[in-house]
Amino acid sequence: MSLMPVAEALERLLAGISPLETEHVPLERANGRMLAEPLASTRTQPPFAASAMDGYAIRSTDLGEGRATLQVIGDAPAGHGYSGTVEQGQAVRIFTGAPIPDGTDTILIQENAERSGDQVTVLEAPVKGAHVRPAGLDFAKGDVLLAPPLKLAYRHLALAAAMNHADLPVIRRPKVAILATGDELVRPGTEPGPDQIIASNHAGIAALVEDCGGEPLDLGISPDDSVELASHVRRAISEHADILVTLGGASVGDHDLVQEVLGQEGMDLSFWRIAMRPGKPLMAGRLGNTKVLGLPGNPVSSLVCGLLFLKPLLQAMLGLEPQQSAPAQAVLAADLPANDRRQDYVRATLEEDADGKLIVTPFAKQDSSMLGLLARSGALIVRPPHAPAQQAGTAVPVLVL
Ligand SMILES: Nc1nc2c(c(=O)[nH]1)N[C@H]1C(S)=C(S)[C@@H](COP(=O)(O)OP(=O)(O)OC[C@H]3O[C@@H](n4cnc5c(N)ncnc54)[C@H](O)[C@@H]3O)O[C@H]1N2
Ligand code: MOO
Repeated sequence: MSLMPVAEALERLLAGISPLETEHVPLERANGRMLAEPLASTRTQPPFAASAMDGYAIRSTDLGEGRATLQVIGDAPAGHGYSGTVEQGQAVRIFTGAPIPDGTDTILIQENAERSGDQVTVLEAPVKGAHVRPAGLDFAKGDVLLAPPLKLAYRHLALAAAMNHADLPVIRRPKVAILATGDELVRPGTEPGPDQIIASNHAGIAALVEDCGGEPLDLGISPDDSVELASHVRRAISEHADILVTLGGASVGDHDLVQEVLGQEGMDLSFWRIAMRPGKPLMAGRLGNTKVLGLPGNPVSSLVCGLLFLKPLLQAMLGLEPQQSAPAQAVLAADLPANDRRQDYVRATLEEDADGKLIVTPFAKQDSSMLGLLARSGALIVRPPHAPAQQAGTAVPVLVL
């Protein structure tokens, strides 16, 4: 049986995938979304020269030798500029954010002033232009300040607001229908029958989809029955899912019906069976406009395949350069035997030694049903096909989880 190399499978999966269409969402719902278009400012900020301090707006030419005393002719709080012109020997009481009155060019902070009635005496002369924010200090109208690829975060949203964009163009979140299969499965929180277990893969894959910027759609659990399975698959299509993820039923057993049913529904198979461990029975195809990714049922296989294949697929649909997380280098703390023909993703703990070096310790057991070990893992050691035996102390590539 020939198995496809991981890199080739990934390349096939991502071929021809382009970013989804643009939609507009209100600023308050744009956190974490991918910006779809360059965003130019609709205004200049600050729109006027503004005071950066509370104090007095003065004319620097009034500051000569010795202490100047000026006449305070008005007030300029933020939002209410002083409308007149300040002449020689005059000053305006001003507050942070207020426009600099005509005729003035400098702010005397109130700590360096002594006020007496409508007179103010300069105790410590400021330099010309002190504490004045010129118009456009932050940005000017027309400046393109945010551009794709960009995942919008709090800093970008504050800037978009300052640019006066109430709605933002973002890439539509890929809708990912997730369908678990298997007579043995029941939902978390329910009581399994004597031969049943709790379906766990769904929860993990849905969270991964959310982390990657997608929108999970729960299609529930289909029993191992062709008719039921087909009706669940049709629901994914009628919901216009961008991706249908099936969980389990991908292998060769008599009850592994997923590929057969998808075929009957018209799926164009791209590949099945990968030279990797865990995750050998991974399958991919296309059903109309919906990409299909068949993840193996074993929980660790499901999640590792999700990380290695579903994540880059979502990234590509969101306009990000799809890249598998770049491996880091870590030092093995235990010997590893020679690898066979499947690329291995070995569950391992990860620590830093006193010198800041990463130390990776593989778990002795690597069964792909053991979610407890995956949850305690800090990394996956990546072992290429036919990697020779490696001894403790050797540097190996790891995917940090
Ligand atoms: N004769 C062979 N048997 C198997 C092969 C093979 O090549 N020849 N491959 C093995 C490998 S590798 C894997 S991985 C599994 C995957 O098989 P399926 O994708 O068909 O998965 P199932 O048989 O449906 O389930 C496997 C295992 O995982 C449990 N499971 C399934 N779905 C869930 C879920 N949503 N949450 C939690 N656990 C789930 C299921 O109960 C089974 O224990 O096949 C091997 N067999
Ligand atoms: O590949 Mo299976 O995923 O080894 O358990």
